[in-house]
Amino acid sequence: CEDSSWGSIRPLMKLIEISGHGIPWLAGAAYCLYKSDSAAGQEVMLNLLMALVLDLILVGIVKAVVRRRRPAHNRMDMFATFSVDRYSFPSGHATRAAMCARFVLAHLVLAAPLRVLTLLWAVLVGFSRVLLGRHNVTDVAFGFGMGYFQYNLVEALWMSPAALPGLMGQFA
Ligand SMILES: CC(C)=CCC/C(C)=C/COP(=O)(O)O
Repeated sequence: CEDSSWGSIRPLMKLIEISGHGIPWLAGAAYCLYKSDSAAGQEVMLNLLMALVLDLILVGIVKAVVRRRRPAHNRMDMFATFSVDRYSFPSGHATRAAMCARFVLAHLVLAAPLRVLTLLWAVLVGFSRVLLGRHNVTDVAFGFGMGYFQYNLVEALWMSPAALPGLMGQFA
């Protein structure tokens, strides 16, 4: 919180929280899908959208089953949450950060510094969850592991270009 010895970094931690929130990721992927004029780009963005939705569903299921309360010192001042987000296990930000970092590293051609920044961002998202008081360390550690394996699932369920014309026709 603001009164603690590290309180001055709370605004920065909240900025990192927003960078890992589902809404900017869903909106960004949908926008890139809409704007992309190559079949390859559309394929990647469509699969990223599917991955983000899959992540919300899986995290929602685990949260609803485990029902671990958030730390008592957490202030529930997050924007746009689902009802299961009153529970803390696993951290949805951590699953998304791990899954999206793997997705970005595997599917976007990035220079080495940007690849390092992607990994650093994912780690910072994890740190911010604990520093903001949103989660216990175990919520974040499990979230990272779950997000890592969710990416394997995304690869296994990858939607091929053959499925695209029909789907894209819905938006045209
Ligand atoms: C409203 C949408 C699209 C997503 C909710 C994202 C959210 C607020 C997840 C909770 O994350 P933590 O479990 O890390 O607190």
